[in-house]
Amino acid sequence: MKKHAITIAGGGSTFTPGIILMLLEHLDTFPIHTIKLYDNDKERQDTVAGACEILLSERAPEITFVSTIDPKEAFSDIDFVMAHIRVGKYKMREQDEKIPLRHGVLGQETCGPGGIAYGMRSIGPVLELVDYMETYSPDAWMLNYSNPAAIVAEATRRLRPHSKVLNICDMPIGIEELMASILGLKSRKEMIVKYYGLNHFGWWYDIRDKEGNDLLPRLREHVAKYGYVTKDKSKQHADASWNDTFAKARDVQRIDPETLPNTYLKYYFFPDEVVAHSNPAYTRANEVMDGREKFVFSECQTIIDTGTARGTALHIDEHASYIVDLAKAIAYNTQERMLLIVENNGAIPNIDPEAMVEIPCLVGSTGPEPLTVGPIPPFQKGLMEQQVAVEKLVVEAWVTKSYQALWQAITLSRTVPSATVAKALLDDLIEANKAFWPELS
Ligand SMILES: NC(=O)c1ccc[n+]([C@@H]2O[C@H](COP(=O)([O-])OP(=O)(O)OC[C@H]3O[C@@H](n4cnc5c(N)ncnc54)[C@H](O)[C@@H]3O)[C@@H](O)[C@H]2O)c1
Ligand SMILES: O=P(O)(O)OC[C@H]1O[C@H](O[C@H]2[C@H](O)[C@@H](O)[C@@H](O)O[C@@H]2CO)[C@H](O)[C@@H](O)[C@@H]1O
Ligand SMILES: [Mn+2]
Repeated sequence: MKKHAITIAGGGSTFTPGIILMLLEHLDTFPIHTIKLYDNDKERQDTVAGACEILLSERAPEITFVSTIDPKEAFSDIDFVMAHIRVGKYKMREQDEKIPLRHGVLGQETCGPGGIAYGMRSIGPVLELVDYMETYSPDAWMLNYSNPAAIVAEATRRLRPHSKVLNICDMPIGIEELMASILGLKSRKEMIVKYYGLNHFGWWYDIRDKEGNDLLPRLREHVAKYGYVTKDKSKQHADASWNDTFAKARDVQRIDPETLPNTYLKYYFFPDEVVAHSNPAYTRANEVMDGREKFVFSECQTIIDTGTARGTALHIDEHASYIVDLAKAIAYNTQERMLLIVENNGAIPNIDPEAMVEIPCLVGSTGPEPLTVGPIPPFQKGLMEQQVAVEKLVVEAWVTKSYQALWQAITLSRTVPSATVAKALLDDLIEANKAFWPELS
């Protein structure tokens, strides 16, 4: 079996140690000879890399490990780039969440004005990663899960249409794990799902076991009572705010009881409630900085200080194994069925063929082959078309440096009550994002 070389872009990410541990767990089916970490923040990456180097030397000394901020070294002689950069880091996520709240609008990492601001920051640097990969390893594939994935995917569709970039999100996977637990199944992989939507904005409309038995009625019944909250405490998220989101799916599902919703639809259907329950002085970014970031960086520092990763509390991120499934699908032509963010191209015939939709695809060595969904109902069609326009306007604004297009994008978001609020918000976002956005006129 061919061994692979991988670059993790955004090496200093809080997710890097969990993903490396996950890669080690899957070496028998996806062998690796080299792991490189690449980041543009040396100090941040050094802490994660220092710990990962010790961990690898103890658990898989045969793997060559490289940590670098030099694009040539990072992107040469590799097969896959796993990209999870956060442009502006948590400090800017905090702004994305707090600035809208000052205007009475919800503050969220990927939804609404916060997601739009983050999108404007992410487009350029993600394209830069694509260009590095194509310059130094033209045969490599990029598996991108840098957010906001919807806007990033539209940018790669429009600006790098021939590049080998696959955009993917773990949210449906996380929810499917909860569904499997609700159904008493061992794994989400026992289910065959039909789903359509945009990233963080979609619906399951058919879920069956391998024998073809319909599992949707039981799931609908559960979600109508409890959302995606399951009895199995081990499946609950460590952070209460996530469990609130899983519970809120109960109310989201009431709007279209035939389907099962992606949890983030709550931001579009109940924005007033989300604002009412938000603390403008302490948002999710603060929770993550005080929680996951502190935990990961202090564990990494302990490994560096003690010189060993034995007994570390860093844990494998098994739910990230979808990334290995995707890499294997490309490397070994497995034809695995996966949800990816791809150009619609007629899969949903009654919406824009150039929309980036999240739908099931068969993935093989030439990339994804999207499966036909068919026409979708008016409710979803209306919602998706509006949101697609938002995402396309953001990319248009970035390309043409257009204030007008970005004002339109924010005005069009279902999360924003008026063009007046959108404009005031935009002006504050421009000020906060000076170091990252193109200058708009
Ligand atoms: N699509 C999904 O389902 C999914 C799931 C989880 C996380 N994510 C995304 O993964 C990313 C990482 O999340 P995190 O919470 O670990 O963030 P993080 O801030 O801990 O890590 C991101 C890293 O990216 C680096 N970075 C920023 N700009 C860069 C650039 N231009 N070039 C190279 N490196 C750069 C930062 O220095 C940082 O070390 C985010 O975009 C997050 O939204 C996506
Ligand atoms: O607020 P964060 O940084 O914890 O999470 C934001 C990300 O949330 C999604 O990933 C979730 C996943 O859906 C959930 O099931 C659980 O396991 O945690 C994951 C992350 O902590 C989402 O898909 C990402 O795009 C977001 O960045
Ligand atoms: Mn996601």
